[in-house]
Amino acid sequence: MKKICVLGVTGSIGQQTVDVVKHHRDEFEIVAMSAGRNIDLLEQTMTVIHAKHICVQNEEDMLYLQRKYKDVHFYCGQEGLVSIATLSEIDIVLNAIVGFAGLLPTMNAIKAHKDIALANKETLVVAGHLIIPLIKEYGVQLLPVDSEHSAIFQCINGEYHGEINKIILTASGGSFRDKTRSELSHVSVEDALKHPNWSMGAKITIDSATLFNKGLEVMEAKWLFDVDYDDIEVLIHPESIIHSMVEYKDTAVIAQLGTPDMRLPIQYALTYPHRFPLMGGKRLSLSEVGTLHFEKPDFHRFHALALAYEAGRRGGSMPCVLNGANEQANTLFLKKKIEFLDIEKYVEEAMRAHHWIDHPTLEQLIEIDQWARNFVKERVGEI
Ligand SMILES: NC(=O)C1=CN([C@@H]2O[C@H](COP(=O)(O)OP(=O)(O)OC[C@H]3O[C@@H](n4cnc5c(N)ncnc54)[C@H](OP(=O)(O)O)[C@@H]3O)[C@@H](O)[C@H]2O)C=CC1
Ligand SMILES: CC(=O)[C@@H](O)[C@H](O)COP(=O)(O)O
Ligand SMILES: [Mn+2]
Repeated sequence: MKKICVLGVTGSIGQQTVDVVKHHRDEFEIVAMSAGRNIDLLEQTMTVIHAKHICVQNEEDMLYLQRKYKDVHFYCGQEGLVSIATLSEIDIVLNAIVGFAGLLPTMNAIKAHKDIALANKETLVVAGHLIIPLIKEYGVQLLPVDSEHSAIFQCINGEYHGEINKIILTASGGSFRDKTRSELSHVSVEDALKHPNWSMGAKITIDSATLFNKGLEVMEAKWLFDVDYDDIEVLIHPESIIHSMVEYKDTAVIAQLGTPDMRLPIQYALTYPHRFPLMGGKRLSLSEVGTLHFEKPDFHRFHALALAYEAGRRGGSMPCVLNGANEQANTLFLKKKIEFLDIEKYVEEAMRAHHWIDHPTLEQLIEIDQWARNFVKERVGEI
């Protein structure tokens, strides 16, 4: 029996993890889980998952739950996340928190010898230089949940070697794939939230529309698979059937295909190196799909992707600035305080204003993340 801690259980990935676990109760048990502020959904989840340890974001929610459920241990805040991610009975932490908030529990879980199933790509973007050495030092497994990275992991069969020529990350192009740059000026939040192929949380859906998601994924791939930025290519593939590909030195290309369903990469991260049936999973029929399309991304049209390559190549503190500024600008767009194209504008301005440092510590990353958020808020007149 694999004992799991699910961070972000009330989110899109978190709920799909619950679905996977529900169908394999002989194999998996969620003994700890966290929610942010969605206490209604947490309480609904508690009716099917009887976790003994639960963390929420706010103290008052924790006190409310403590009064109501006497047989559960409740925790709150970042400290609480660290506590449940490091419990002695946990084997693996599935981190499905969105954003920078996922970093601290991941680091502490590794130091507590837990395997990590990582959906929270922001962890690797901002702190890959700290996380990867920690994974090696503590001898734990880092299993990708992000669909493209799971695809690559499946293509290379979990083995990391020097025979890869390049990684090809596929990108749907997001909600506005067919719009020109000038048409992007006044697009609505509602339209941005309509992803063509995936049903996901709001932040990543907006990131997918700007292509910051793909930019974050380029950095995530660099750390996970130890490849140079020159050897990571992004390919627009509107159907999201090929989840990514690996090209080898001898020109062979290996791809992983499937109908878009995040429960597969979630389940594979939990069952690796084995494969279990995916309950309700729709099998791919290429004859039904008919045609697949591919095109090179236009780096002018998708300026966010150019910024992400730039931040990744610069390294050090720059990815943290890009990520923090993007998280803040993404939130402000969702609140209708800024326009869609302002997201990349403020991210770029933050990158230009930042005093770069090499190899930032965790404490420096926390400061830089805060600086980038405040920079964007000030520019928008929010502070
Ligand atoms: N959704 C998808 O299909 C995919 C997602 N990912 C990545 O997985 C991660 C999660 O994405 P997704 O599930 O879509 O996101 P959601 O917004 O749907 O869920 C996020 C989860 O994190 C919790 N949360 C948010 N902020 C905090 C915080 N400050 N402290 C503690 N908990 C917090 C939320 O709690 P609450 O809602 O209760 O407030 C919720 O449980 C992201 O990094 C995303 O990039 C990667 C590939 C695909
Ligand atoms: C499902 C998943 O992994 C998302 O990150 C997805 O990749 C978003 O799609 P695009 O960023 O390609 O639009
Ligand atoms: Mn992805």
